[in-house]
Amino acid sequence: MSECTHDCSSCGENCAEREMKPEDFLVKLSQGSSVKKVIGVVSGKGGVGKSMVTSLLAAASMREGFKTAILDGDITGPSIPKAFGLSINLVGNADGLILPATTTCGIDIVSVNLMLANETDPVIWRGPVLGGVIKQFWGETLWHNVDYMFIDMPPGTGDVPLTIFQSVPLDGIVIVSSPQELVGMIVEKAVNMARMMNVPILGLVENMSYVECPDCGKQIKVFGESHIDEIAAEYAVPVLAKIPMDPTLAAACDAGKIEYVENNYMKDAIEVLKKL
Ligand SMILES: Nc1ncnc2c1ncn2[C@@H]1O[C@H](COP(=O)(O)OP(=O)(O)OP(=O)(O)O)[C@@H](O)[C@H]1O
Repeated sequence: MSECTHDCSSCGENCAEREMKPEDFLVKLSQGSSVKKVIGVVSGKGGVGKSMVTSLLAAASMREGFKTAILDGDITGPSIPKAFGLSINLVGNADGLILPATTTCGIDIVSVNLMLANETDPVIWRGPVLGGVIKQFWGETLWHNVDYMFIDMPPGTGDVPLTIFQSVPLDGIVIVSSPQELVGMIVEKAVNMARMMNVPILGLVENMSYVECPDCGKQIKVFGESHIDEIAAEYAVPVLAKIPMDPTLAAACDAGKIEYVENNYMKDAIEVLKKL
């Protein structure tokens, strides 16, 4: 290792890590695990429906006959178990590996919310602990023959998303946004982060694009005109879906039945995933 050139007493950098190549950060899967493709679902900020999109992608993948899993990486705001009606505690096997919880339709899920005594307990851990949990979820879980794993990433470009980008061999990311957000530079940050980390961007999903009038079917643009097509063209990435504000989705999430909602919202996204 070459010598550092700065005053280490006032520096937060880890000199050993500076010498490492990107592949040195990757965490290996546990023995007996197999995950063919890993897709991160990211958003520039919270509340745009990233967990909803993760759930819809997973449900669509499962319906296509693929063995599907979700790693809930949104450790401090996990909402995946509730959407799938899971509340049981995760257990380990004799080798100390975490066994994912499985939904009634067969999607394997790990989430901090399946480890807390009460699902309303707050997770008040510091960055390195959060990063450690992500690495365990990836490398110390028995992932059995998974075709597609979707990772619900924490919003933004902070410590935990960075840990996921570095530790997990992502095959691509899907960026979720809302019409309002797309006019800002928040999507640009997510795009730039993925590019800096050399992870392919599979496409953009605009959530809460419009509301469909239940009487005449007209699309009402509650948040104004969409700019997603322009932004997708600017970054040369496809638009995978424009999802309306759909009360049946919100109700299904609240009832823990999101995997049962019949919809075609992720049709194009699944075709992109099949080509990975
Ligand atoms: N298209 C939609 N139609 C109806 N309700 C939606 C839609 N998308 C999301 N919601 C609802 O909006 C709320 C926020 O969505 P979600 O939890 O997916 O956002 P998020 O981006 O993952 O948030 P955070 O980053 O804070 O975890 C949830 O109650 C969800 O059920």
